[in-house]
Amino acid sequence: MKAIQDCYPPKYAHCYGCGHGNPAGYQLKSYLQEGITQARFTPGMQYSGGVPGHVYGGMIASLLDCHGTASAAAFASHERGVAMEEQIEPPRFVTASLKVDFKNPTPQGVELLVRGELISVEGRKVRVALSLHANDVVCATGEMLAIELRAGA
Ligand SMILES: CCCCCCCCCCCCCCCC(=O)SCCNC(=O)CCNC(=O)[C@H](O)C(C)(C)COP(=O)(O)OP(=O)(O)OC[C@H]1O[C@@H](n2cnc3c(N)ncnc32)[C@H](O)[C@@H]1OP(=O)(O)O
Repeated sequence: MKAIQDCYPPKYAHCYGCGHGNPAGYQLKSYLQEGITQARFTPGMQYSGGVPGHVYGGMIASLLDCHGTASAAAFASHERGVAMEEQIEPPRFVTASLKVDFKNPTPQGVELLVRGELISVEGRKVRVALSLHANDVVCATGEMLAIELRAGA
């Protein structure tokens, strides 16, 4: 299955979170399946938080950030009845607002699962519920408001 981010033309592959053309970035890949988006990522040991063995909170927020905007694009496309990979220029979303709740410490050295569920689509505004899991434990939850860029932006 094609990742949501891989549906964009190469000129948009520079994102720090998900751009496959950014060797310094995470190169996150998100997938929409049965109404849920998922991405898996194992942060390097350089993303240590204040407590040894725990992942830095900003890294966690950035995973939710990037997965959230990709999810918004896939959910909006689905609502419009067209798959991401069927579009030459899929809709592009940026984060307007992201709230994160840190529920449990996120362990280092573990593959993390990031999930997204659609809350609502209202014109250019898409709300996505997000969560981050390690070893089946919810470590963080979040809510994003993503806004679709106007044509030509
Ligand atoms: C370049 C990307 C290429 C991507 C291609 C490849 C993509 C592959 C995957 C994705 C990867 C993306 C990247 C990672 C995620 C980032 O990290 S994105 C970077 C961080 N975010 C930003 O820089 C966004 C900065 N903000 C802005 O540019 C502008 O404020 C926005 C968000 C585009 C909105 O501006 P605008 O288009 O002029 O919209 P505006 O008319 O002001 O507002 C529209 C509606 O949203 C509401 N709204 C706007 N902001 C807010 C807010 N903060 N709170 C509540 N409501 C708000 C307004 O009230 C309005 O509501 P209605 O009146 O329609 O009901």
